[in-house]
Parts: sequence; structure tokens; C-alpha cells
Amino acid sequence: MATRVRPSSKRCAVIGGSGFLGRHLVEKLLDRGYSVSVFDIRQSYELPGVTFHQGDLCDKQALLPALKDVSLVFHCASPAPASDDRRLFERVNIQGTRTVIQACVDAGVQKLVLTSSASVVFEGTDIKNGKEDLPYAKKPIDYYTQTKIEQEKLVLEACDKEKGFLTVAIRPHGIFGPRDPQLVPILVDTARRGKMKFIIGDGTNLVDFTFVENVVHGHILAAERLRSDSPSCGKPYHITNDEPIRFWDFMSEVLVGLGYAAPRYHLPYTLVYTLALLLWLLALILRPLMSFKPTFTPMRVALAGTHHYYSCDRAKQDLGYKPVVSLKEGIARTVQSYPHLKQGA
Ligand SMILES: NC(=O)C1=CN([C@@H]2O[C@H](COP(=O)(O)OP(=O)(O)OC[C@H]3O[C@@H](n4cnc5c(N)ncnc54)[C@H](OP(=O)(O)O)[C@@H]3O)[C@@H](O)[C@H]2O)C=CC1
Ligand SMILES: CC(C)CCC[C@@H](C)[C@H]1CC[C@H]2C3=C(CC[C@]12C)[C@@]1(C)CCC(=O)C[C@@H]1CC3
Repeated sequence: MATRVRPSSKRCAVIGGSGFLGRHLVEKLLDRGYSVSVFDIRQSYELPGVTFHQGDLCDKQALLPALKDVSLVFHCASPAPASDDRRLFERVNIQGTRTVIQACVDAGVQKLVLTSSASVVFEGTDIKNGKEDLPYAKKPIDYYTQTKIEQEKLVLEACDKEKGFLTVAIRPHGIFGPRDPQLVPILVDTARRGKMKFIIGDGTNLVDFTFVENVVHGHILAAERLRSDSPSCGKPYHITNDEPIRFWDFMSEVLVGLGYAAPRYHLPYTLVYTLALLLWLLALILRPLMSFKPTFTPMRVALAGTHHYYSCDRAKQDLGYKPVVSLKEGIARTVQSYPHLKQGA
């Protein structure tokens, strides 16, 4: 009779492990003595202790070898939020996540940790100290958010204590840190094109930004605390720096740290939001003829002009979460890590 090898509890897989968050997660897992199998559509680095499997997560046959003898899987792959390719989001975040769940079950994986997003409850209006019991956005602001909602539901609903398949979702917000391909590069590009002179709204709106190492810490705590008798089974958890900051103060600190001027002049929120909507519509209409990507999308304007900060109380209580790097230290380390994006570089 063939005996089934019990997966080692120190062997895990990171789907999306070549990306920004995924790679930081892989590095921390290695530090903690895990051996890691990375599954990603691209390979961006090599590290001892890591086995790479290149493929599309929508392909179960490609996924299965990466999950062999693995007890714990982190799923942090997604198309970039800046894309507006609805079919891609639906294929990867919804169909692909179904495939990931099925592959985990087939491979005998015991725990699945999903990187969701705090944005699953964001509709473009103020959220102050939002808790996990807020309803999902009824009118998600973009395809990214819409498909992250469906993805989170799928993973949490798949939690099955009887079958020994446990799931949990981490909802980070505004991840930043070294090697981030999004926040700082887009900010600097906008500044270099002379478009970061304006503050949208009165500039007092509070927002969460989360240093990447805190997000990693939250994921590992969630994974290690996940047992059939733990309160976290099938639940989502906000993970932030727990230090809400004015959106425009955060942007200014990063810009000034890199040698650019901070935005100074105010523009009314409703005016900018309406312009962003019109521009988005225009881009949609002109798509068959030409392609242009507006910098100020409705989603970015909404994020820049409203309050959106979340309570981490549930993560503190159930997971023992506490940020390990302060916002000040995180900003300093981030700025230092981008010498090539400095003014004049
Ligand atoms: N960055 C942020 O502020 C926040 C991010 N999140 C979530 O965190 C997770 C990680 O984000 P982040 O690290 O910033 O993103 P990245 O784009 O840096 O990483 C995602 C990785 O997944 C890969 N990928 C995309 N599609 C597939 C596919 N079909 N099969 C296999 N791999 C694929 C990407 O490859 P490629 O680059 O080639 O597409 C990339 O390597 C995502 O789930 C995101 O939704 C949540 C909240 C905030
Ligand atoms: C042009 C400026 C008004 C803004 C430049 C910075 C923005 C690129 C970023 C500020 C907040 C960020 C953010 C995300 C992406 C990058 C920003 C818009 C997410 C949408 C990434 C994916 C998520 O799950 C939620 C994030 C919220 C904050």
C-alpha cells in the first residue's frame, strides 16, 4: 500500500513569490527556517532554500508540483491594480483562486493564507477605523477591488475544519517598502512630470500605509496560529502599521526624502474626481483608436482625498499582531532604498 508522505510543517509555498510582497515573505520564511517553493508567472531572483516553479496559477497541472509535500500555502499573486483589464482580473483573481483552492485540496495542503486587501470594503467614501465586519463594497470602485472581494469570499468559504483544510485572509492596506514597483515609482514619475504640485481636497484625510515587513509579519503569525481550534479559521484580518497618517503628509515625506518638492496648492476633491471620471471614460471610448493611461484615475483620486484607515484590533487579539517597524523607520528605509529615483539621479 502506498503511504502518503505527511507534508513537513516547515515546507511552504508562496504563489506570487516573485512579486514585491511575495519576495519579502519568502526572505522572512527562509530566516525562520522554512524551505520555500515559489510559484509565479515569472522568476525574478534566485535564493538558496527556494525552488522556483514558473507558470500560470490558472493551470492546476502547473501548480501541483509546486505544492508537493507542502503543508502551508501563501497566495499573494494578482494582476497589478493599475491594470483595467477586466477579463484578466476575473481569470486570475476569481477562476485562478478556485484553481489554487482545488490544487491545495488535491495536494493535501493543510493551510491556505490569502493576501486580500482592506480595499474590499472601500467604495470611495470615508472609512474611519474600519473593522472587519464592514460589508464588502456594494459598488466596488474598479475591477481589481471587485475581483479581490470574490477572491476573499472563495478562500474563506473553503475553510473546512472537518476535512483539515484551514484558510485565513490578510487584508493589508497601502503596502510600501524597498522594491515596491508601485507606490514610490508612480509618485516619483508623477513628480518628475510636474504633476505633484496639488493637494486633492483639504489635505487632512487620514490613511493607513503599511511597511512591507509588517505585512509579512501578519501573514506569518496568521499561518502559524491557524489551527482547527483557533478563532482565525475562515476569517479576514486587517494588517496595517496602526499609525494612520494624513495621505498628503505621507506623500510629502517620501517626496521630500527623495529631493522633490511637497505638493502645496489645493484643488477641490469633487472637481478632481469628476475630471478623473471623464478622463477614464474618454480613455475607454478612445481605446480602439489609441491607448493612454491617465495618472489620476478615479480610484487614485478617491484614495488621495478620503479617509481610509482600519482597526487592527482583531489581529492584535487573535494573532498577537503588533507592527514590528514604525512608520517613521519604514519611510526612512524606503527612501534610502531608491537612490535611482532621487531628484537629479
Ligand atoms: N501593493 C499594495 O499596496 C497592496 C497589495 N495587496 C495584495 O498583495 C498581493 C501582492 O501584491 P504586490 O506584491 O504588490 O504585487 P506584485 O505585482 O508585485 O506581485 C504579484 C505577483 O504575482 C504574479 N502573478 C500575476 N498573475 C499571475 C498568474 N496568473 N500566475 C502566477 N503568478 C502571477 C505577478 O507577476 P507579474 O508581475 O508578471 O504580473 C507578480 O510576480 C496581491 O494579492 C495584492 O492584491 C493588498 C493590499 C495592498
Ligand atoms: C498620483 C497620486 C495622486 C498618487 C500616487 C500614489 C499612488 C500610486 C498610491 C497611493 C495609495 C496607493 C494604494 C494602492 C496603489 C498605489 C496607490 C494608489 C492600492 C490600490 C494597491 C492595491 C490595494 O489593494 C489597495 C491599495 C490602496 C493604496
